Amino acid sequence: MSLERLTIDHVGQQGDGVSFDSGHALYVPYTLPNEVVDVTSSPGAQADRRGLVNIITPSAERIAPFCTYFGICGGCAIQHWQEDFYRAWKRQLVVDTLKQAGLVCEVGELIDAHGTGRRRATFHARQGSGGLRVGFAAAGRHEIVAIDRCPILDPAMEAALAAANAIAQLLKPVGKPLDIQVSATENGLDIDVRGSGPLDTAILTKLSELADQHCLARLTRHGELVLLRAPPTIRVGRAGVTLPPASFMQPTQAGEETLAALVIQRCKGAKRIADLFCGFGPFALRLAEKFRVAAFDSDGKAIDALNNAVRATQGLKPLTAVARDLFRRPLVPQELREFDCVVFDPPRQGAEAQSRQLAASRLSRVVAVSCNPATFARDARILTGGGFRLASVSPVDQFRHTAHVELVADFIR
Ligand SMILES: C[S@@+](CC[C@H](N)C(=O)[O-])C[C@H]1O[C@@H](n2cnc3c(N)ncnc32)[C@H](O)[C@@H]1O
Repeated sequence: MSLERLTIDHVGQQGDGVSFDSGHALYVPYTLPNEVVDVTSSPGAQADRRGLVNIITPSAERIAPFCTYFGICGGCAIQHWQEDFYRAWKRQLVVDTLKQAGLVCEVGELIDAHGTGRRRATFHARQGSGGLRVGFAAAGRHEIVAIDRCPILDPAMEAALAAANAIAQLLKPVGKPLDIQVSATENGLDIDVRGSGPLDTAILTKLSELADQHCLARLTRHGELVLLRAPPTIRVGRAGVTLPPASFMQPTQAGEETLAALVIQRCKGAKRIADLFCGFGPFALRLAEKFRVAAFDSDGKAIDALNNAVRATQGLKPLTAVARDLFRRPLVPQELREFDCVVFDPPRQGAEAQSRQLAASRLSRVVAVSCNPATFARDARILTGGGFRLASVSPVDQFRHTAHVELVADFIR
């Protein structure tokens, strides 16, 4: 193994240390600014990636990671950096992305939204020469790291790994790689199993027995019901929502509450709000405690769950929820005339087509939520090109220990 000695310049957008010693950027995971490290290149890895072998001069900002799987499991990129430095880096990711896009706006302090931890995780189950492995994808490799605990999960997820392991063991004879998505709800764990292909009645009966033994609220396979013991419900403001299987859910409860509170603050004074990319309604249901709301999302099951929650909740202002593909059929200026404020929270791709319609409308206020600063910046430029001013940006850290950062922003004209 031939070693290279590098000095790390800064931590990059994906959480890896970046060195320019060779005249171009080389990325070394788990390193910090000013560290001198010995690295190696592994066959098959990307040409600009290096593996950390030895830290020759450690940074004074370095701390011991709290998880024994850190560095092996690919779930966390940063546990080895003192919190203040980590927080400053994460906020700067947003500042730099906006600056590169030519957007001028004060960026607020990073708001921590880890709360009690992740209430949803997808475990992967794979069979290999070493037997069955259930866990997360390995850092930088196409392998699964079997884990027996994950400290970033919410305590309500404590039984998740045992249930995922039992499901993987039971489905071992099927011989397929599985993705097992587990969500914590008020009535127990909700699990959706993907990848097994069609199952015969005998296995489905065993799966159903297993769900009962593990006291799951619900077990589905590709969204189809295997066993329902209790409705998998979560509280959203005043409402209770029964989760649609495998629909989007903000990964922490604190994240959902923080994003919703920042959205509601920015909607102050509005009368009729459109919530675009609403999911099962974490913003719409809370907004409807004060405002009239029309909500749209392409996920029909999420819209059904939202409509059911509206019917079962007393005292909300009128809230309509409609399934609609906003990439293909964004709300056009004529439809947008009904609203005095639009909230949008698209998937990672952003909402380019919808942003063009917002820019062409006569709206004076738009509130954007984003999990991807790069696509946010693209959409923000469309809005500012249409005469909006980017008034404020609040970065939110829901995915602590990773390079993912979210934000809430408002646009005014
Ligand atoms: C980041 S999630 C936000 C959901 C919700 N605001 C929340 O906080 O839970 C993005 C949402 O966009 C929806 N979505 C994805 N593609 C879409 C499309 N083409 N048209 C409309 N909605 C879409 C997804 O179903 C998902 O609910």
